[in-house]
This record gives sequence, structure tokens and C-alpha cells, in this order.
Amino acid sequence: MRILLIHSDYLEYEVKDKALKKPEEISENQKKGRLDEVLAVFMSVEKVDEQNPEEIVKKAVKEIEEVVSQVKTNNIFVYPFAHLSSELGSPDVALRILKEIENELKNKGYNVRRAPFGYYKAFKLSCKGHPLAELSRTIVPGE
Ligand SMILES: Nc1ncnc2c1ncn2[C@@H]1O[C@H](COS(=O)(=O)NC(=O)[C@@H](N)CO)[C@@H](O)[C@H]1O
Repeated sequence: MRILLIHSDYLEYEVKDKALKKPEEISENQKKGRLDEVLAVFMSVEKVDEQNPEEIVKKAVKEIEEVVSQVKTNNIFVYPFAHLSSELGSPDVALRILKEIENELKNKGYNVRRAPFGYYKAFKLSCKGHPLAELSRTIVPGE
């Protein structure tokens, strides 16, 4: 999994068109979303992650929690992003992993939104620009 973490004044998105034949089913109020004072977490699930999705979920949550504590926010935006890797995992596994990451973070008490999966989306992001505002992580099963 490749992760890009951007500490932002806000992240807002608007769903445009389907990017997959069968994107995630969403309600009307999921077509637009915004969080302020947020850690935006863009994630590309990779083929190798399919070897042990549960381990990837745990490692991703650990990495996200570490950054959240450093930048001192409680708001997290889980954002499916297919452009951080050339070895993408299957959409089904990717969606399952992202939903589990969302749920684990919610269970830990964070305020979490997740952008819809399988759609082209317009988005606006306001990076804060401090030294820890732009971070990336790579996690793989086993290591
Ligand atoms: N492995 C993945 N990790 C994260 N998001 C993914 C992944 N696979 C699919 N998605 C989601 O599905 C959308 C489309 O994925 S995609 O790989 O870019 N596929 C396409 O764009 C297709 N139109 C052609 O393959 C992405 O914007 C993202 O929302």
C-alpha cells in the first residue's frame, strides 16, 4: 500500500462520473463531502497487499495514528487514490481494506470520513505547508 498524508486546512470533494463499471453504492449525501482541519490520507491498495489484507489494515492504522498524533488533529479523511502505484490491487480487495481502515479509526474515536470508491471526483485541498504537512508511507505484508 502507498499512502500520501497531507495535513490540510480542509479537503472537499464532489463525485463526478463512474470510474469503475460497478463503483461503491453511495447515498445522495455522500456525493459531496468536506472536513476542516483534517489529515487527508490518500491510499493506493497494491497487489501485494492481497497476501494479507488484515495485516495491511493494522499497519496502515498504526502509521495514520502516528501522524495524527504528530500533527494534532482528530479529523481524518480516508481517500481512495489509484495514482500512487503502478501495481494496483483489485477494486474489491481495495474497498474492503479501506472500509476496515475507516472502521478501525472510528472505533479508536477519530472523526473519520471516507471518499466514495470507484468514481472520478473533483477535490480541493489546502495543505498547511508546515514541515510535517506532507508525508508518504509504503507498507507491505510481512516486513
Ligand atoms: N487499488 C486501488 N486502490 C485505491 N483505489 C482504487 C483501487 N482500485 C480502484 N480504486 C478506486 O477506483 C477508481 C478507479 O480506479 S482505477 O484503477 O483508476 N480504474 C479506472 O480508472 C478505470 N476507469 C480503468 O481501469 C479510483 O479512482 C479509486 O476510487
